[in-house]
Amino acid sequence: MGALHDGHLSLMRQAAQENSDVFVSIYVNPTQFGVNEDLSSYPRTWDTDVAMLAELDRELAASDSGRISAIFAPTTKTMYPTLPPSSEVDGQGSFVLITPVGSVLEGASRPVFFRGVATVCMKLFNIVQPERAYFGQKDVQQTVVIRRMVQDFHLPMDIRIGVTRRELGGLAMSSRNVYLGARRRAVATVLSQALMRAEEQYHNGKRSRGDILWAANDIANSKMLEQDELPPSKRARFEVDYISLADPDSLEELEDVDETRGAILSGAIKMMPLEEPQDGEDCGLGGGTGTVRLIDNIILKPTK
Ligand SMILES: Nc1ncnc2c1ncn2[C@@H]1O[C@H](COP(=O)(O)OP(=O)(O)OP(=O)(O)O)[C@@H](O)[C@H]1O
Ligand SMILES: CC(C)(CO)[C@@H](O)C(=O)[O-]
Ligand code: BAL
Repeated sequence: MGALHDGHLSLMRQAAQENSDVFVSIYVNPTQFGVNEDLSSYPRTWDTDVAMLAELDRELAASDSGRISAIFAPTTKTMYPTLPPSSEVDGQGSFVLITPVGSVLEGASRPVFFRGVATVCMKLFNIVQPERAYFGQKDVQQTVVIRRMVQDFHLPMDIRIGVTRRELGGLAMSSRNVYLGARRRAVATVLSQALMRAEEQYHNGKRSRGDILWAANDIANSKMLEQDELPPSKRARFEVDYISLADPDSLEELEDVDETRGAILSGAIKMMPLEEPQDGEDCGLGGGTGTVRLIDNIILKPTK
């Protein structure tokens, strides 16, 4: 969806190591945004994106990997040739639905999200017909949904997953981080810290939901209390949407981790609008007025 950052570039480098021709798609897909979501304000940085891709392609040319052969940046009329794209839950159109894995977690908070993602990816795959497509682990549920779609619709391609790239402090890189500003960015690291603390429990031999997730909830609750006690001019409030321990294929919530399957530990938080912005403060794109929803996850690998 453009607004490129190092997370995106790392996927392209991985693709160039494994393929001769890399097609990069840049398309802000309207059908995956709900009617009250941030489609209109989603960062669009075409000129910088193209400059970053040209720079990356120069880097690739100097190595013996593949090259960026094309940027596919379609219009909405190309992607949705007959009916206008609908973001309504009961909207009309030709959609790909992947349930139940697309209905839980992110899908519960964003009811049209995975319908839009699966639909646009099916279109992209049909147009480009790639041998492999690269997705980031940051959007882990998206990888599960796309893999399920490829399997269930017999698409002749492989899905490859690239590791989550992080900023200093652990915050997962995301195009939406530009909305945060310095104050909220510092507090937003709570999500990766909470998940890492829960991961430690797993590495320490804990297998039950309570024994793993309490650690994440504890970090989140402490950070919330800490922020509540600060004056509005200094704090950054947030809400936890979910912290989940789920099966890696079905995404069903787990009471205990099966050591032969492992689990996905994931979370979503909402950084609330900045209170009392100060003169000269870096409030982020949009001046800190909007809520910013962030997601992250850690894979707990099978141990047997
Ligand atoms: N930090 C990251 N590390 C690795 N891959 C990433 C990272 N962030 C995004 N990606 C991947 O890049 C691809 C394009 O993602 P997209 O354009 O939606 O960017 P994004 O940064 O995830 O944006 P958003 O904040 O809107 O979710 C997706 O497969 C996504 O998982
Ligand atoms: C998969 C995707 C390109 C569909 O628009 C988008 O959700 C993304 O970039 O993660
Ligand atoms: N990477 C996911 C795109 C979205 O949140 O809409």
